[in-house]
Amino acid sequence: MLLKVEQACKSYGALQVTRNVSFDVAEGETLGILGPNGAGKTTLFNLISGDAALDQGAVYFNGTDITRLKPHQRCRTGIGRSYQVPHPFGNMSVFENLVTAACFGAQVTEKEAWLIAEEVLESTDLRAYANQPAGSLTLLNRKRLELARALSTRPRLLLLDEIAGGLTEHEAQELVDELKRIKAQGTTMIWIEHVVHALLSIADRLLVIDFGKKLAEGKPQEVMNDAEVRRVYMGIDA
Ligand SMILES: Nc1ncnc2c1ncn2[C@@H]1O[C@H](COP(=O)(O)OP(=O)(O)OP(=O)(O)O)[C@@H](O)[C@H]1O
Repeated sequence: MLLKVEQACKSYGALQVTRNVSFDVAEGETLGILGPNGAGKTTLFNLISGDAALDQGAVYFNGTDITRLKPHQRCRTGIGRSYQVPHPFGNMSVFENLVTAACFGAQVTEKEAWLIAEEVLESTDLRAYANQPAGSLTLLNRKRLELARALSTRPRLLLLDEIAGGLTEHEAQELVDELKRIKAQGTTMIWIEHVVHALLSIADRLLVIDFGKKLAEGKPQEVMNDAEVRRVYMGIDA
């Protein structure tokens, strides 16, 4: 297994946001995460990327216990992530954002970082915007840049947090096509997404979180047909 989350627990004050959540992700797999607003999905990402510390439990990446590593150390072991609200360096150009991500995340020389940035500009369709300030991009391009910054760190595991939210149907489809290409290159992905049909078009497996607990996990169609998932997530009584 590339990623192993074991009995993860996290509270903020009296609020138990993550309750004994365990799951694995195999190399090359795409895991989709679903759940109502506030269920604790982003918190789960924070526990994997190191943006938040676990109260109890452990996270293993490629067989190594990374529970106590800082976010930049986890990034350098191969965990890249995007954030629900994109926060690029707004005054820097798109290209400079990618070079920075490659230098610090992939720990390569500046020359190599330029090559990575060039390659990622191409694969994410951002070439035309390379010299624009990141802060001036449209929503779709900001989402693309969020993905591009994560890709520039050369991740083995890519964590995507609601990257299709707010996009038009056509834009979401473009993003899915892009993710399919990334998947085909062998990158392992975990994608939190409310745009269910986009998620279903690429996920190998689904995990549903409700009130910080694992509600269901398994093959996408089986999970979507689960009576409890339909009741909690879609408000449909079986
Ligand atoms: N740093 C924090 N301090 C206090 N409470 C927090 C913190 N981070 C998250 N929470 C709370 O934890 C709960 C879960 O939040 P989280 O962002 O993980 O949910 P989510 O499933 O990603 O939601 P959404 O689908 O709306 O993005 C929410 O009630 C949130 O207010």
